[in-house]
Amino acid sequence: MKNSLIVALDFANKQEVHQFLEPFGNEQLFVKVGMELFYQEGPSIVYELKEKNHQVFLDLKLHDIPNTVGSAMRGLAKLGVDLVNVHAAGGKDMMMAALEGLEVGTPAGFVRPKCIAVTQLTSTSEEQMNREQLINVSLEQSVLHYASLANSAGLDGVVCSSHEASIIREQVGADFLTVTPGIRLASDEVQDQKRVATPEFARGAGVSAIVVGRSITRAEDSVQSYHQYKQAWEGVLK
Ligand SMILES: O=C(O)c1cc(=O)[nH]c(=O)n1[C@@H]1O[C@H](COP(=O)(O)O)[C@@H](O)[C@H]1O
Repeated sequence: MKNSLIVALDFANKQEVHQFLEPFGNEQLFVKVGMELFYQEGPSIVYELKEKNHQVFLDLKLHDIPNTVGSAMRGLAKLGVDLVNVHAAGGKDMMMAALEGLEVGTPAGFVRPKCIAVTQLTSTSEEQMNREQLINVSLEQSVLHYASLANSAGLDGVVCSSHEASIIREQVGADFLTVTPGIRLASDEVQDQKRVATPEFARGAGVSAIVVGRSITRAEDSVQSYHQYKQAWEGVLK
């Protein structure tokens, strides 16, 4: 999990996923299945990816009453995914229920999927958070608060931007995972993201894993783009 580059498979269907993965051959990736793909293909896409030995982050961002989230997680634990997430805004009881659901649902002999909480989406700016959510603290304080709440609920870590990762490591703990989307090379389009950072910045901030989507999946040469990101993230000089 630590030091992973997670590729967001934000595709409309399996065929697009196959097309994307084909040029990677037997390379084992850490991939993210989000709402777009899961709502169309369901568990079968997860089984397929796991069969090919890819690690899977099932990013469904659960956010509902504790009972509903707990029951949903009980089912998701049976899919054999490595990582799942919830929205920290759902509250501590909801996060505890999520974790309990995962523990109960994980088949005997299998490892419970890790569970992380989305703090403030990387598409949210401080100004937007203040104005739209009526949260009148700094964005960093809000993210740190959610991270502490997630930690107190027993979760394994959070989704945040790379800009908040080092303070979370300092104040919540170095073992608490920070998974950061909003990753762009300096030459990339920012698109709908607000709190972006380069892979090098993420590495310097001690981020546990970065998530990269369109810059790789929509690149002309996705394999080349993947390796460019990986190299920047791992700090390996050619
Ligand atoms: O939970 C996530 O994965 C997530 C949280 C967040 O705050 N921001 C965020 O961008 N994501 C996901 O990370 C991916 C980022 O994709 P790109 O912006 O294309 O690199 C998308 O699949 C988002 O759904």
